[in-house]
Amino acid sequence: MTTSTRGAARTPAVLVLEDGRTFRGRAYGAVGETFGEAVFSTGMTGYQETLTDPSYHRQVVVMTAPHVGNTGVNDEDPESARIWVSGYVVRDPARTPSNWRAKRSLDEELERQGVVGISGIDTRALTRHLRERGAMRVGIFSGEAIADEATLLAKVQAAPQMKGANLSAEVATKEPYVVPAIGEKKFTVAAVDLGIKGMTPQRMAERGIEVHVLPATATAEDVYAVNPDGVFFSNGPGDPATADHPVSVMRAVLERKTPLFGICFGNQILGRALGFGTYKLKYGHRGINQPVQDRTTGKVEVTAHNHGFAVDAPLDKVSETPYGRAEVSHVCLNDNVVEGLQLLDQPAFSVQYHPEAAAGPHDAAYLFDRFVSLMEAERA
Ligand SMILES: NC(=O)CC[C@H](N)C(=O)O
Repeated sequence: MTTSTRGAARTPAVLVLEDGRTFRGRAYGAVGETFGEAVFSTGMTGYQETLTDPSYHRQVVVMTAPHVGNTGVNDEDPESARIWVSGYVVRDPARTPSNWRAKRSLDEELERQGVVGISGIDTRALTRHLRERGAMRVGIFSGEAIADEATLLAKVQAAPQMKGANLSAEVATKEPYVVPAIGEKKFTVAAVDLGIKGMTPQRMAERGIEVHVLPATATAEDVYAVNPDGVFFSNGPGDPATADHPVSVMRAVLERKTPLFGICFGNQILGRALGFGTYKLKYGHRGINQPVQDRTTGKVEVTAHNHGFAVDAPLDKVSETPYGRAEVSHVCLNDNVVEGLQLLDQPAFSVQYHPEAAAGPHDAAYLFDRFVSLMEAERA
C-alpha cells in the first residue's frame, strides 16, 4: 500500500448546494462534476458498505466522521458490484490507509470507478446546514468543471429531485439468480430486488433459506413460479410513492397470505400496500447508531439506517386494512418515525432499518429469525 499523494488531492474542488451555499475544498476520487441529493451519514465505520449500497443511487453522501479511508478498500465488504453514491464528501481523507485486508486506497477506488468527491471542507458546517434546511440537491465540481458560481448553481438547480424519483429498475438485477442455502435447505424465498444489498440474501442463506432474487419488474406470477415459502421485498433507492408496480405485486402476496418480510423500501411498499401514505423526511436517517424500540417486546436496539422517506401510519392504534389489522411494530426513539409494521391477522411484517447490519450493529438480526418462524408456522 503506497501513501496516497495523488494528483487529484491538489486539484481545487467546489461543492454548491441548491440554496447557493458553497464550500471550497480539494478533489477526492475522480475529477469532474456530479450531482445528487446531499445527505449525511453518521457512521464512523463501514464506508465501503455505504458507498456500494444501491439505495444511495443519486445521492451525494457527506460523512460526519472526520477521518475516512483509514482502512483502505478491500474486496470483501462491498454490498454490490459497484459504488452507487453519485458523489462523496469527506473532511480529512486518510493519507496512509492501513489494514490487513486493504487492496488499494479509497481515493484510488473512487477514481477507478469515476466517482467525483471533495475533501477538505467543513463537514460539520455542511451537516448542520442540511439538518436545519433539509436534504437538498448539490453539485461537486473540480478541475475544468469549475466555473463561476452562478453557472454552477444553475446546473445544480437543473438536476433532478429525489422526490418523485423512480430508481429501482436502474439498480436492480436484470436477470433472476439464486443464492443457495448454507447447510441444509429448509425454505425457498422469492426476493424482489429493488436495490438489494448483498448481505441480505446472505443472512437468509445462513438460516437455511434458498433465495431466488428476482428483478424489480417481476410479476406475482414470477414470484409464485419459484414456489416460495416466503416472499421478501428489499431496500432500494428513490421515492416509494412511485413504486406502484412492487405495491401491486405485494398486494397479490398479501391476498394469498404467504409469509412476507420487507426491509426499508420494502417497509414503505408494505405501508403503501396497506393503504398508508409515505412522505419525505426533512433530512432522513443515515448511520449505524440509531435507537429503535421493538414495541412487541419493549426492547431497544441500536440499528443501521439509510432512509429519506417514511411511512405515515398511526403510532398508537391498530389500523384496519384490506388485509386485516396492522400496527406499527417499531419506532425510532430520536424522532418517533415509523420503523416497522406488522399485520396481526396474517404472517407479514417489515422494518424501515437494516437488520442485515452491513455495516452496523447486529441487534436486529432476530428479525430474520422472525421471518423463519413465520415460514415454519405456515408449514406446521
Ligand atoms: N435503504 C432504502 O431502502 C431507502 C428507501 C428509500 N429510498 C428512502 O430513502 O427512504
